[in-house]
Amino acid sequence: MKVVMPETMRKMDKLAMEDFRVPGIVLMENAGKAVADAVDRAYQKQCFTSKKVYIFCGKGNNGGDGFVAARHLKNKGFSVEIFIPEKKESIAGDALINLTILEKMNVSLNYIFSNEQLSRVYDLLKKEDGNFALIDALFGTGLKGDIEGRYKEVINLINKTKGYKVAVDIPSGICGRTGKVLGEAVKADETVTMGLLKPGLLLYPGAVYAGKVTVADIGMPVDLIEEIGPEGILLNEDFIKDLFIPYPPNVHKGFFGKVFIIAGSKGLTGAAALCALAAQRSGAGLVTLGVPESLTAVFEVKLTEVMKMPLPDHGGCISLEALDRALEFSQKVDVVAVGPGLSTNENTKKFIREFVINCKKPLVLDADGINAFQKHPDLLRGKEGDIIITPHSGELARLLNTVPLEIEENRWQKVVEAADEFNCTVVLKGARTLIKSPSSPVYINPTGNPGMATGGSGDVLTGMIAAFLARNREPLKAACAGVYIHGLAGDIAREKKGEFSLIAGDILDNLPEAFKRIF
Ligand SMILES: NC(=O)C1=CN([C@@H]2O[C@H](COP(=O)(O)OP(=O)(O)OC[C@H]3O[C@@H](n4cnc5c(N)ncnc54)[C@H](O)[C@@H]3O)[C@@H](O)[C@H]2O)[C@H](O)CC1
Ligand SMILES: [K+]
Repeated sequence: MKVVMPETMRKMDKLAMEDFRVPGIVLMENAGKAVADAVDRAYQKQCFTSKKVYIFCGKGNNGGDGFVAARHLKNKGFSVEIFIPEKKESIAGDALINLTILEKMNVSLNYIFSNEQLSRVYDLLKKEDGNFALIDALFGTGLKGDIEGRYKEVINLINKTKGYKVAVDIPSGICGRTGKVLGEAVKADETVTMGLLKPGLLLYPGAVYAGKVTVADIGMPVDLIEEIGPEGILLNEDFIKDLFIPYPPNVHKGFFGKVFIIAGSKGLTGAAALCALAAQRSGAGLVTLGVPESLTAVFEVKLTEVMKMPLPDHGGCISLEALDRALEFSQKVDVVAVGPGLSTNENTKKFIREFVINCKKPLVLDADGINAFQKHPDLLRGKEGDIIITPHSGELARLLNTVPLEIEENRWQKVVEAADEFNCTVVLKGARTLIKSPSSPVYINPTGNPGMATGGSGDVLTGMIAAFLARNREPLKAACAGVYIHGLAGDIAREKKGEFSLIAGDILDNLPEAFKRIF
């Protein structure tokens, strides 16, 4: 499903009107009708039972959508009351036409400015004890800068009030680009967004403020929707299914690809084992785990199906002496994954850098495989060939020489920046993992849950992505499939065990179930 920046949606509105001659008021009619239908559906589902609707309208077209919704709701037998924190003179164009219709229909219109008026509104709503719907049509894609002053008071009032809340296009105060709260924002139960999804409805905290999101068809010409190069794509099951080509019944294990995983150190053998088993469970034909020589016995006990390649180590950490053996073996496989549990030992980091620079095969870099480049981002930048990096915000911050908060607050922008800068596929892990390769849109993953924020979860993901890459040789697709199915397995694990106790092994254990659900 396509995801566009608010400014792109505005451009599309303009093109629909200018090039396709769809009158703006027609788009507004469809938008407002979609909101009224959503409110009616909520009433049918008994989200509220009183047939009362309070609508807060701003002075722009978002408010105009609210006016249209009011008319349709009144026609459906709802009692409708409107609050406008503006002077009537500031309302113009299509919004004014729809406001005028409401005047003729004797809909109650209240222009609210003073604190006394505001508190009267609050008292009125409080009396209803939440048994009504409230529509937020204050700001949509036209919001600029922070919400301040009177609007801040109004949004506070809305949030203090109970009631079933429906936001028009985007909750007022949420940045459509980033999902950030701009000063103050409406917490909605659902959002009816116009035409296409916007990033701010999918990224946190915006996703929480938006509640359940539905996309309304506002009559935008299909040619326009097909033509538009979206900034993002929301992953779904159909998209993932398409990434796996069917195979013949007489298939051999070479068809599914060979994966070499370089992982593990003293105290971190679990990371390596999780990664290798995840690759195996994700359909890799052959998995070989390169491990510190001194720990081989541990892995022989831990892992049955996975082959081991002992590599020279110092004190349980793979050392630079392992370079030739590892490089030589890499020639025999399709994909190499480097990172889980390798440690931040200086000598190991040197090994990692030398290996990555000289390896001729597609690579998946995770954890310490990424950390090794913290002070040498130029080496990663200059590396040719297919690379997927799978950082969380801390790892990406180290690589981009910034702080994790900067990444967390600008996840979309930062994944774009990293894919460009390192000319590789970047998987920025976290709530709503984002995936991007240099020339692609940003892919947004809807699966997964907070229970998956647990040690070893990322190691499982790395193994999965490596297995898919060995199979389809397409980094972006492998990364998308890995992230989506990893999240799905985590969601299935949560169904069975709850979020609280979820551990990485549960994600691994539920991979078969996740694959069964998809295929
Ligand atoms: N034909 C169309 O374009 C359609 C648009 N739809 C809906 O319209 C909104 C976008 O409408 P627009 O008038 O451009 O902007 P807003 O209604 O979001 O509000 C802008 C309004 O508010 C003022 N403003 C901006 N920032 C602030 C602020 N921080 N504090 C106070 N005031 C602010 C600004 O000056 C404007 O006057 C879109 O989201 C859809 O809901 C329809 O869907 C149909 C097609
Ligand atoms: K809104």
